Amino acid sequence: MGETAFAMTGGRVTLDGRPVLAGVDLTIHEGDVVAVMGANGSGKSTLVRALLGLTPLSGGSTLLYGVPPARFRQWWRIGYVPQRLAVGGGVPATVREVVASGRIARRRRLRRTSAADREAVDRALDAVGLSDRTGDSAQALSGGQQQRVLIARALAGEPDAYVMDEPTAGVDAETQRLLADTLTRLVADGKTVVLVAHELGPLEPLITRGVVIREGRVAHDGPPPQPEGECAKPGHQHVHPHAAEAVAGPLRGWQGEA
Ligand SMILES: Nc1ncnc2c1ncn2[C@@H]1O[C@H](COP(=O)(O)OP(=O)(O)OP(=O)(O)O)[C@@H](O)[C@H]1O
Repeated sequence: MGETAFAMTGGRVTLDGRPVLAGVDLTIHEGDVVAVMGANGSGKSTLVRALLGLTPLSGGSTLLYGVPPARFRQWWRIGYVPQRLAVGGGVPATVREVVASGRIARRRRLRRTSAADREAVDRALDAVGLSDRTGDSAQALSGGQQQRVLIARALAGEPDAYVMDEPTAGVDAETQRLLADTLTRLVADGKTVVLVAHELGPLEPLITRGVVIREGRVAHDGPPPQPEGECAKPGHQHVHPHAAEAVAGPLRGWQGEA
């Protein structure tokens, strides 16, 4: 077993006076490929954000490569893919600029962009199939294309660990396969992957561990739950629950429900 990438002990998060994480113990070792699953609102996004110190804990602790977030300096080791692209303040950043921002944590202070930076950005753009859109405004892209930009930004940083919040939500089958291919290469290189997912789709064969969150607690930590019912059928189209009513029936087994 390798170095410990992330370790949360008794993690609690309270948002708007409501307990969202209610005492989570979760250790992620290097090389783990973990899917975090659970119903809408169970606390998955909050968990991954708190795991990285992006959302402060109201109790317990979290360590990044053995160091508390406030003292952690090796941010280049972590590639975080948030749920949505937020290019602040309406600044019309191009696809290339957003992806290149993934190199910032790797750069030494005030050093100019190096050939290695440019090559890493080129490789990342190529990996997600956006090499022909580099000059376009990221905001003008579709939701699925923006998701590719976020993944490319993480790839560009060449981190040790990828933490992805629903990378497959609302993206088409081709993008899901592309992500699966990319992750296959990263996993073969020994990278650590933690991803939030309602449905694993083509990522399923890569996942070695499933963590199911229910009401802010870990309800299952072990082999990934197997898809059931409709979700197990080839070509099943999952309607992302953000867009519609809460998922029912076939997804039950994925959500840690009794
Ligand atoms: N900034 C916030 N302020 C107040 N409450 C919040 C905030 N962010 C999340 N919550 C609440 O915390 C709970 C857990 O949210 P979270 O986004 O972690 O769930 P999730 O499991 O990722 O859900 P989904 O599957 O819908 O993405 C929800 O009830 C949500 O309303």
